[in-house]
Amino acid sequence: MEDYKYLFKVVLIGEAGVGKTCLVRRFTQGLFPPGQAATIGVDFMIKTVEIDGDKVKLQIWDTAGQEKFRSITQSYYRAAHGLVLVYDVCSQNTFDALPQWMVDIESFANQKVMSYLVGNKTDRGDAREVPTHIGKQFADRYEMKFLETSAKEADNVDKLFIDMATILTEEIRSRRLVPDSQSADISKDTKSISSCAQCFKL
Ligand SMILES: Nc1nc2c(ncn2[C@@H]2O[C@H](COP(=O)(O)OP(=O)(O)OP(=O)(O)O)[C@@H](O)[C@H]2O)c(=O)[nH]1
Repeated sequence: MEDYKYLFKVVLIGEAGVGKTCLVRRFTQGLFPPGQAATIGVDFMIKTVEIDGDKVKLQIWDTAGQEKFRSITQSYYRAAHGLVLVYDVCSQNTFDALPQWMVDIESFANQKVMSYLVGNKTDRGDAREVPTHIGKQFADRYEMKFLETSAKEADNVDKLFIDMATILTEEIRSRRLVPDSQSADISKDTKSISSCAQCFKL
């Protein structure tokens, strides 16, 4: 028997070069890879964390930002419990592309997906092009959680993924209290993406 109580699928999306792979590697491996190459298609990594005494396994899917992979990567949105939309705070272009990413999320992701907007590369202070309050405004408009990070300096990276795991775990736990037929399913320990997906009516 695998040693975890819940498993959540988290998918990172956003323009090429914003730092999606570096965020995932910082969180799962505790390093900032020198000369990180562009992702081809989709990659995934796993990390188990403890949330209020329960082991929670995060299966983190890192998608390629390049346009040519878009149709492959979009097919991963549907089963995501959490989506992390990343832009580079030092690149206005990556921020200006966000509305198109929101159209894709609305088209391909589950309506109930929990989503985070993340402005990465805060360590490059002098090169910043997108002020924090502008990022936050965008996130508020779309009812997303918001965080600025630095994969390089390990700033807010653990917080991002732990917050997601915490919110998703609370979501499942609170639905256990719902006295209907679905709560019976949810009260069983969730051991796989498919059973977890049922909890979210995917
Ligand atoms: N200064 C700084 N550079 C970063 C940070 N995160 C990533 N980078 C750099 O940004 C570049 C792109 O990083 P990746 O993680 O490959 O970006 P990506 O979003 O996964 O790119 P695709 O795979 O093409 O979609 C690399 O040169 C990284 O070293 C950060 O927090 N700070």
